[in-house]
Amino acid sequence: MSTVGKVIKCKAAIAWEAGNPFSIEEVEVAPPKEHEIRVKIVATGVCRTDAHAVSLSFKEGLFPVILGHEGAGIVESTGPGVTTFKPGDKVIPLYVPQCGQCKFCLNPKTNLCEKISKIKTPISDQDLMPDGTSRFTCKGKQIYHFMGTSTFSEYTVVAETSLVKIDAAAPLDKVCLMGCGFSTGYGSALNTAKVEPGSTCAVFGLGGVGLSAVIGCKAAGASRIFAIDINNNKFSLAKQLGATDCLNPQDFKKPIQEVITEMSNGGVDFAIECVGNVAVMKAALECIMVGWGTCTIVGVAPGGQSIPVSPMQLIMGKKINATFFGGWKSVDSIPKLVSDYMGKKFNLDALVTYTLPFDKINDAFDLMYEGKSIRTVLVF
Ligand SMILES: NC(=O)c1ccc[n+]([C@@H]2O[C@H](COP(=O)([O-])OP(=O)(O)OC[C@H]3O[C@@H](n4cnc5c(N)ncnc54)[C@H](O)[C@@H]3O)[C@@H](O)[C@H]2O)c1
Ligand SMILES: [Zn+2]
Ligand SMILES: [Zn+2]
Repeated sequence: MSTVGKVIKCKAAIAWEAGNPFSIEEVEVAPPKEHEIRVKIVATGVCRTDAHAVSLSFKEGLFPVILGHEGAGIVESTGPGVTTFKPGDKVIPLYVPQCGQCKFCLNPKTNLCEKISKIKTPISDQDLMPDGTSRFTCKGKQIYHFMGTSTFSEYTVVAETSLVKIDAAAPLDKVCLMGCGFSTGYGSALNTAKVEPGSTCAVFGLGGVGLSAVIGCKAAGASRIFAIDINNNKFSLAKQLGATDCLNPQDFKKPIQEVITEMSNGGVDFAIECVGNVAVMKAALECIMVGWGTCTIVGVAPGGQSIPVSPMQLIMGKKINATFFGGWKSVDSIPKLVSDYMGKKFNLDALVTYTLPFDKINDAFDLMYEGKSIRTVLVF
């Protein structure tokens, strides 16, 4: 029986409030409106940003909400006016949309898009659908969307500009990581830091994002890659993916930036922070070479915190920049990254340390909090 045009009842993980586990609930997912698409999510990764959204220290989220922004699925139905997608297409929802028409999309210097940059405080454009309403209800309550994607639901509705079609042969339980972690880390090295062949790099934080940055540094031809984490369990995979020196700051009396500066004869060419800790961001800036070193910020720090930057470091030629989704223009780039994966250009599979049924979502978060996983992929 066709579900087109009807409300679908399905399973979703709802965060009713910050600081509590998710509850698996039956939700109603309304049909897509104009220029919207309803997608059956097949697999979704769990990213630290989802944890931030329910963390008491970030305090930015709206509740109740369906989180999730690293998913892959299949188009179930399309709303009026949609011409670029059809039922059955394999797709990845995009939290960085690409409308193709705004001043950001038309400028090659940025991957922002006006569809997210207009923040209607306190509700951003991506907490609800573009018409200001939600497609999700549960127990008679309206549920917020998240980042325009809400992949912690068996069915979700996304705007046409927040979706991209990918190779029909792609394994969705792997390429879902293109929706965030892999693309962000890999692109932070290639597009934002612009790592050069023969260079020395330091990647701080070896989660899904940081290890993808290691893959990116290696792909760019870096000859030495320092990989830094306070969890030694992350080092074997980091080495497998290209790290040459794995360092745990807790093993040294000196601050880690001094250790790296000494080991690299004055500083690294590129440092990439993938933790989300302002003290680590400071260390990343301090361990780069004066004259030309670049420090790239990827981690998201709790609201209200800032990085202490001495202007003299910048005067002496150090550069600092940051990445959003690895700098990729999403619609243009994700299908190409999926093709590169299919062509075995990089080892994305190694990042998926657990694959669990969707109902185990709280276990997936625990594995992340306990530092036991790189990425857990949940499958419906
Ligand atoms: N800029 C973006 O577009 C973007 C996109 C995705 C994720 N993020 C952010 O990137 C960060 C990393 O995400 P993730 O999913 O890989 O997280 P994760 O939790 O899986 O990995 C973080 C790693 O940092 C390590 N770590 C913690 N404290 C450390 C310290 N003091 N020194 C060195 N290492 C330390 C942890 O042991 C862990 O291995 C998060 O802040 C996330 O919100 C940003
Ligand atoms: Zn993410
Ligand atoms: Zn745009």
